[in-house]
Amino acid sequence: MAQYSKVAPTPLLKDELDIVIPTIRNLDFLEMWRPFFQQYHLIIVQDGDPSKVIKVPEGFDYELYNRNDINRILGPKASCISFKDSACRCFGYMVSKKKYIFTIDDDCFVAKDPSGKDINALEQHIKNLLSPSTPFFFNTLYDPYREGADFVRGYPFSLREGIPTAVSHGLWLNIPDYDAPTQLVKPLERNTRFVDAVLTIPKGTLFPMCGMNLAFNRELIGPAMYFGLMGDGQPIGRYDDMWAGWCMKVICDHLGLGVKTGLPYIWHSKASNPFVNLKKEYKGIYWQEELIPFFQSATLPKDCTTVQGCYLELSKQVKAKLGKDDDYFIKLADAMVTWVEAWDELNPVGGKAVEANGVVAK
Ligand SMILES: O=c1ccn([C@@H]2O[C@H](COP(=O)(O)OP(=O)(O)O[C@H]3O[C@@H](CO)[C@H](O)[C@H]3O)[C@@H](O)[C@H]2O)c(=O)[nH]1
Ligand SMILES: [Mn+2]
Repeated sequence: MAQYSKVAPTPLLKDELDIVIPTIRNLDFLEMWRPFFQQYHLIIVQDGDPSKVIKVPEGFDYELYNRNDINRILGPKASCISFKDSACRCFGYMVSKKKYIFTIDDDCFVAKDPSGKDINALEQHIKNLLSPSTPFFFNTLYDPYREGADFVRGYPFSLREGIPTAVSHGLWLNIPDYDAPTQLVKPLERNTRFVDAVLTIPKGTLFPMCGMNLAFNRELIGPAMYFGLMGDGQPIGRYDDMWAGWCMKVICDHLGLGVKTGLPYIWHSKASNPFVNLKKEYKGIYWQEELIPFFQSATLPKDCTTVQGCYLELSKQVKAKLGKDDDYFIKLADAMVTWVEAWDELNPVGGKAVEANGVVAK
């Protein structure tokens, strides 16, 4: 009689991936994700009042950082980490020691596919990240590396190897990630459309990156995943992930790294207040008409061969070209430099660990 192993398979990248969650509330939402997340390490970035106690369900392996921790670990460089905005999540990317990151909001739950099966969003992101991207030539049958698909006739064989995938951008059923004006005009609209596809975003094309269901290869693109200066004391909010996505895509195009969007879906449960969102977003809605042409025309010199080098060059261009539009971009450009300095301090190339108390090992 064949013996079948009763031991559950080890989850993919179990010890190579951290799950980063920005939060201002108790993390009961993890109960629904337990089957998919329990074997992974969580990095919880607690925003807002550090004296508030965030309850984490039993059985999860996690580290939690509040504002006091961020200030203690980064010192004056903590000024680059946003306060009272989900942008704080990027601190989790910086302190992680893993190769991969998956970040998810605490109002995102397990969605079901059309067959009614629970979607393991983390597993799909990992598949997306572990298979190549094809940004140089569009494959009309979508992801050619997927089971049951391939490159179609006329696709150059010289391009079929693809390039490494740096970012996997997932989508959302139920509450779509609309901006405030759209939310106000269509308050009852829900996304019920499950599109069974993963696409590589073509080279030279920007996109609106949403941070609520996102994964990336930290070793390939981590230093570019800065979520900017948002929230408390800043003139703008809810453009953290957009800023990061524009900077990241310019750098990925320059360095030959791929970005995918599509599966997996999560179930986004909470519509935030459109009026509050409008107050946070309105400058971004106006500025993005300038910002997007800036990023579309941004070029990086050939001698920018590292993510940090590209990012510092981009910060110079932000200061020079956008600084004249508003002083905020001068502050943001400086914060981009601080972010890279802090990243390199916590992630020295020599690979020396950063002690749990944040002190860089000698
Ligand atoms: O001050 C804050 C507010 C919230 N958070 C945490 O961030 C995420 C997202 O918060 P929420 O789901 O309330 O907001 P949404 O409008 O749905 O978020 C969308 O806009 C983007 C904001 O940049 C976000 O990525 C999208 O999902 C939750 O985990 C909150 O707990 C916070 O840390 N600080
Ligand atoms: Mn939300």
